[in-house]
Amino acid sequence: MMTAALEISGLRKNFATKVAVDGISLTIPAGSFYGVLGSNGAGKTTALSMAVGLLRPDAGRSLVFGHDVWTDPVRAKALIGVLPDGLAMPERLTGREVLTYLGMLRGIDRAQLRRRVDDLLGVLELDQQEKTLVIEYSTGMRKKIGLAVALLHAPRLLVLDEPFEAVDPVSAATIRTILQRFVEGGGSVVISSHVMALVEGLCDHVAVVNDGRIAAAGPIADVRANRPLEDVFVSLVGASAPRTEGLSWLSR
Ligand SMILES: Nc1ncnc2c1ncn2[C@@H]1O[C@H](COP(=O)(O)OP(=O)(O)OP(=O)(O)O)[C@@H](O)[C@H]1O
Repeated sequence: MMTAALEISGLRKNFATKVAVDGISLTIPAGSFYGVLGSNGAGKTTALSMAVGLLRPDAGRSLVFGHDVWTDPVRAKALIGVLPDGLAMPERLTGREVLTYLGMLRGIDRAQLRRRVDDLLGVLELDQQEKTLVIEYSTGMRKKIGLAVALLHAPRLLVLDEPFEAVDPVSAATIRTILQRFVEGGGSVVISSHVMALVEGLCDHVAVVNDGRIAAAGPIADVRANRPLEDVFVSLVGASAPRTEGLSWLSR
């Protein structure tokens, strides 16, 4: 059997009395494009942060192509590219400087690094503001440079927390194409998103997280069972009718 790109089992995390992740297990098959859905506060970011070794779990483990992110972090982390939520960046560098600096830390050969940086800045259209420091970047530009950082070392698995959030439609189309080509080339991708149409159009697998647990997971066709993904999501998370009656003071 092929080794899974990502295998997480029994992940748990409490923040004081709040149970953020309550025993999440998930297998991301190699070569899959996996979407993770969930309401605000469902536990997606916490679970993904633990899965990639950015946040220490209270319990459970995470294997990247069979390598444990906590006991074998060097090998595991060489295989993953991560776009975390609220990415911390060297703020006083330009995009090119950030990529060059991080590429050198990764030990990428100088000539190869220069080519990759040129390619990434060009494709993501960050080369028009070469002199702009990251601290001056817009939210969408920060997302794009974060994605460039995740791609720089040519990983086998991408784990991207809301990669399309705040990104303009043209850049979103570019990112979609990059990710689709990455999967066609044998890579595996995990994204979290709130946009059902995007997950439905891009992903072949989906997991719905609700209240720190997996409510459903598997090939998207199985989870949908001929229903629109949005209907499945709403029924799984048990959404109630919108509560807007208290806002009568907004009406004229
Ligand atoms: N550092 C923290 N300290 C305390 N509570 C936290 C912390 N990080 C997350 N939480 C709580 O854990 C729960 C899960 O949060 P998480 O950010 O993982 O959700 P999410 O599914 O990614 O939400 P969103 O879709 O809004 O980004 C929430 O109740 C949140 O308030």
